[in-house]
Amino acid sequence: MVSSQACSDSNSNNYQCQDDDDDDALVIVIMGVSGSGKSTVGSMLAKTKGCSYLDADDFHPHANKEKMSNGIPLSDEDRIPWLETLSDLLRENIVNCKTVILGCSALQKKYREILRVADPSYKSGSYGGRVRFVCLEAPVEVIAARLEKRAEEVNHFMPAKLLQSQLDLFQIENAEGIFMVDATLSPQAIVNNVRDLLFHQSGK
Ligand SMILES: Nc1ncnc2c1ncn2[C@@H]1O[C@H](COP(=O)(O)OP(=O)(O)OP(=O)(O)O)[C@@H](O)[C@H]1O
Ligand SMILES: O=C(O)[C@H](O)[C@@H](O)[C@H](O)[C@H](O)CO
Repeated sequence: MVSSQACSDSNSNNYQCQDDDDDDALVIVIMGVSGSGKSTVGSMLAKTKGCSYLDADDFHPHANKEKMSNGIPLSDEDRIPWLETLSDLLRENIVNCKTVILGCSALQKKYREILRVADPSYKSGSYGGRVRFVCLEAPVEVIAARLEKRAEEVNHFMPAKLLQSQLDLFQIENAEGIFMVDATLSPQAIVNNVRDLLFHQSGK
């Protein structure tokens, strides 16, 4: 359950994002297909901003990870409870005035909607709320090469062969106001771009 502590609670010294105003807690979701660089960029961005990084992969039930490691794409039935858990967690951060970065595939609008409702004041269809999305975009060849290389270097449950299923599912609408970022750049350049897009524009 989520507490309803007000953001203006002067007794709270739990703010994790040192350069945030307490009224400005944001959730930045770094999204994209497997291998686009969500964990790499998300964790670096969180360090730069001095706030927490959550990796959606850490919240998958064992059964989901086992399915993916066996080369079977997740279904809606697998994803929805997982996204709802993430949404509860994001809401907890928002009501406690904590800015947080989440790395999560969020491949479809209906999945992103579950994350957006973490913002207690979100109204369906209004996309300027506290939950913002940054999509890491790169050509399929670049991502496939990264996944192959990762598989050689580390033991990751997500096999490169599931990339096509992720691309098949991936769907974005202009009206959603998602920030599209060139994910072929170096991780540091991507972090700088995201920071400029999301934080400097709003004077933070
Ligand atoms: N900008 C980049 N340039 C070059 N290599 C990168 C870049 N970003 C990530 N990588 C590398 O690509 C691989 C995939 O990156 P990462 O694990 O961050 O992606 P991901 O989107 O979190 O993947 P998944 O969804 O499967 O967990 C890693 O080996 C990482 O080191
Ligand atoms: O929605 C999904 O299919 C999952 O989130 C996957 O994207 C994996 O969790 C991730 O890519 C593996 O690291």
